[in-house]
Amino acid sequence: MAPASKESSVTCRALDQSSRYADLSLDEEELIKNGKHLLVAYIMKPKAGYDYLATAAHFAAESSTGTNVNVCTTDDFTKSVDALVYYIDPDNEEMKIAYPTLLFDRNITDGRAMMCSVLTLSIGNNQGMGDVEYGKIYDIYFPPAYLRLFDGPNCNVVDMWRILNRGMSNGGLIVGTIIKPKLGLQPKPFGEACYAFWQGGDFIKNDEPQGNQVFCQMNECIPEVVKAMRAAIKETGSSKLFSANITADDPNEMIARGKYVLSQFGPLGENCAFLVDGYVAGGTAITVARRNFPSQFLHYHRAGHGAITSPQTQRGYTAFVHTKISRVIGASGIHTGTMSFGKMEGDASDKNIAFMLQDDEADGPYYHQEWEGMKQTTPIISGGMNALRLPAFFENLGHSNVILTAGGGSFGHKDGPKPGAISCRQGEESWKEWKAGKFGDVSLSDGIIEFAKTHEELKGAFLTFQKDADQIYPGWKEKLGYTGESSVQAATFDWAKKAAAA
Ligand SMILES: O=C(COP(=O)(O)O)[C@H](O)[C@H](O)COP(=O)(O)O
Ligand SMILES: [Mg+2]
Repeated sequence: MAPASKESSVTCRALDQSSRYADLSLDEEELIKNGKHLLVAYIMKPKAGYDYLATAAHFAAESSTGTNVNVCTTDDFTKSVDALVYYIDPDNEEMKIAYPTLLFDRNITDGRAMMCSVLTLSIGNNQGMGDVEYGKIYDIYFPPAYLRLFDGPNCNVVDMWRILNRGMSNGGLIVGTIIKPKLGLQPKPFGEACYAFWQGGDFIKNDEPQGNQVFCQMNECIPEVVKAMRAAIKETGSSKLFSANITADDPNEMIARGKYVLSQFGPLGENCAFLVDGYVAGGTAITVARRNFPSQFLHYHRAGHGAITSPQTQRGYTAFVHTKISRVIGASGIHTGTMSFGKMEGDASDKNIAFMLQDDEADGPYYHQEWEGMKQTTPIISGGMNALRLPAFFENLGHSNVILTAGGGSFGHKDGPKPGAISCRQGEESWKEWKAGKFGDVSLSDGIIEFAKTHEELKGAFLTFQKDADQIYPGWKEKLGYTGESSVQAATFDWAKKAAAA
């Protein structure tokens, strides 16, 4: 029967499969105790006129062993791996489905699990069904026996701290940047920009689209990066890190890029992470890097994720789910946004994303997840960040054990990327000193201003990012004794040539 084209009193009927694909008597605690089901919580709304439970059951059927009609080939075993709706709350559009982990595909090479199979079922055909207005995953629970079949991270920020001689815990902020402009630098200026930032910073990444453009080919650019890294390590006495983009459609190309980059870094191999644009290239690209280069920090850039994770989208999955999945498949670090403190969409409560990525157990919106020792995936904080935005960010999160990649926040600093980098490090130092009560009983913003009075680079950030300063640090001009014009220019690029020539 054709679905009702408009609100109608008659309830439309797809095949009602709720007797098979729904069992609201199932107890979630029991399901978790038995450990044989992946649990998925959705916000789901049926199309107008469709019964909630019947639609949910159809959703579960299409997401496991069924379709929109009964088929003659179903047998008793088939029914034993049906996905089952075990909870609905139509008023809140909430639906929970228990997927037997037996449903999901396994590698023929090593018997391990694969995330693409979880996604094909839990967020596959069900994203376009005629009786479903929308369905979006808000949380996902992996039982221990299934979780351990995934790769998980092999390295993370702890490995960066070790290279930077900061110990194994609470090593603090990795001060990083992105070589800007996003595209358009040729190899030599690219190397010079790296050299200049590394005078004050720890970590540089390719921007997500940088790789092997004709005007900046990898085999001309990476040698410049290595030259800059060697010089910066020698001159500063500190180790330096780089994240090279190896994203490609073809896994063989990715492997070729990774091998080439490592051949150029030579004994500095441990100082080079691999960047993979994991949303646009997909989870397979992440696994290509994770399994072919397990010793390299696996940097997951999420460009494009907003198409489905944005609160504006009622399909797909949330940013929370997207980042949780990244830990399961082995990302060492993933961009987690700036929790409302930067330029991209986000909310202060997104700190729960960081807890889910870094702690050994954490609560999501619907499920508690035990990670059973799976290594952390380190939050990478980026997107419009600069020194001024960092103290409130750390205060919200409660620590600074994250990786910062501030592009504009470094190369936009009025005095250039070295002071830009140092100002970001001072953004952490000033927060820690305020936290320790060094400035007395003052507000966070007054404490940071107090610190800036004696630290030129942080003061330079106030003078550079004045709109942020006005918003976050009321009265900063008077308190810093600044009476100058309302905006200052970013440094011009010749500082790099001077620095490189020195
Ligand atoms: O290049 C940048 C940031 O540049 P800038 O520091 O100049 O804003 C990253 O691609 C964005 O952070 C992506 O956003 P997210 O990190 O939220 O995924
Ligand atoms: Mg970018």
